[in-house]
Amino acid sequence: MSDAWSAEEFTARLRELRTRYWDSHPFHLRMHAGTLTKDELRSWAANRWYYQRCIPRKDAAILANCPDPDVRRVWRERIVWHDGTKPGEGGAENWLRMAEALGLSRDEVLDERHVLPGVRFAVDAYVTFARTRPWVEAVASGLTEMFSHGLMSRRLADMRARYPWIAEEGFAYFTARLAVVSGEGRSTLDLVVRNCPTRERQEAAVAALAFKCDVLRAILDTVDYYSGTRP
Ligand SMILES: O=C(O)c1cc(C(=O)O)c2c(n1)C(=O)C(=O)c1cc(C(=O)O)[nH]c1-2
Repeated sequence: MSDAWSAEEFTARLRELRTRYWDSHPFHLRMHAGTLTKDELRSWAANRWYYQRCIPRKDAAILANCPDPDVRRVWRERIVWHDGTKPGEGGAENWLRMAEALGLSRDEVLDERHVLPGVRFAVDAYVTFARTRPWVEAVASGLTEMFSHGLMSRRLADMRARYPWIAEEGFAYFTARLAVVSGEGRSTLDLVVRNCPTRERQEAAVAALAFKCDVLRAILDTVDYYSGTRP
């Protein structure tokens, strides 16, 4: 007899991790309140650039480890979303435009001079996780997208209202991303539920999502700790 959780129970265990998500991080709360300085916003954008830059590599690792062409066909779209189909397009490009709207030069973002060691450590751990763990665990780690829609729409509204000096072009990344996560991770969740038929795999998926929440928090802990000192 299988001791696997039902799909409902499994889903509930994954959703329970919402409390560990970075939406409640003090740095995000200050961002919403409008109390971050320009330097703090610039440091956030320059450091998160490293996360944005590494996401397609994380997704490529999932493709490399996944033997199922149906999954790969869907998953590869994520890489295209971030990289675009030619230079000057895609999520990464929009992130750079946001950094410029915050007053950073493209060069200083691209050369990673502002990326803090703790941020690099956390993001690299996420990529390594995707390279070394079974593909379904790596997919499960991306289920933070179940939690990201509310945070991103709140961020967009609060940044427009509280930092009126940021030009509207700076928000293209978030307006585009909100459309992608409007389903709140439903299809990714279905994929994880379908591919975790045993309790062991289900528990590994829950652990993967917890790990990812910690990666995100570690990024913001580091940015928060050095607040105001760089760039
Ligand atoms: O702005 C945010 O709060 C936020 C959160 C997350 C997330 O929860 O992992 C992602 C993003 N943004 C994002 O823009 C993005 O492209 C993204 C990809 C992934 C992932 O794990 O594959 N998470 C996120």
